[in-house]
Amino acid sequence: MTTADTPLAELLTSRIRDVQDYPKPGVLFKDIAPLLADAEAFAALTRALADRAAALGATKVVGLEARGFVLAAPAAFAAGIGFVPIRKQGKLPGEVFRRSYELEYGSATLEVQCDAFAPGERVLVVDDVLATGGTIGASLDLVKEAGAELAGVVVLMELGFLDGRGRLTPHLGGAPLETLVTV
Ligand SMILES: O=P(O)(O)OC[C@H]1O[C@H](OP(=O)(O)OP(=O)(O)O)[C@H](O)[C@@H]1O
Ligand SMILES: Nc1ncnc2[nH]cnc12
Repeated sequence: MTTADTPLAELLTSRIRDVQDYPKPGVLFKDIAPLLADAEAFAALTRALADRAAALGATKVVGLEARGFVLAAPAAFAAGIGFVPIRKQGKLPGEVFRRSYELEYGSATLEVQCDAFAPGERVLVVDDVLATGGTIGASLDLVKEAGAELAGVVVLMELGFLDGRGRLTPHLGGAPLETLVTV
């Protein structure tokens, strides 16, 4: 079942494509390429993310490589604040904080630059999919380690049956987790 109880959720849901058995047998992959290719849907998503950044008083939007970058960077621009990347291992120069984690179809390591945030910064973390919660959980730990305050997390799509939300609770420290579409 998909929750599409608002015009925005309905629009976004209609532009996400299901791909069975990708990248591994048994995984139902949620492909956001059609949404990104649709100017109306992409603009509506960007506005929704930027509105949340403003409402939460964020001073930076953090995007998670790779699909999270595509959503977070325009949202930061639209909100008039800066963007910070959390990247897969070995892509960022200088001193980094590092966390390894499991995701729905593998494992990975994420990094953030140690000097990514000035003192007192409030961060909105943005990604496309919340599946097991491994990626966002590791990212929230990195944000905290780098000294920023978590204003909130917004995810385009939550795969509710994997209970990533439950796994994220200890990483959120009371900050809100919002998802625009739940599957
Ligand atoms: O909740 P989880 O189980 O951690 O899964 C969610 C993550 O999986 C995907 O990233 P992935 O690293 O596969 O690919 P990408 O580089 O295409 O964003 C997706 O973009 C999320 O970041
Ligand atoms: N089922 C899925 N579809 C798209 N991205 C994902 N990331 C983790 N699980 C995913």
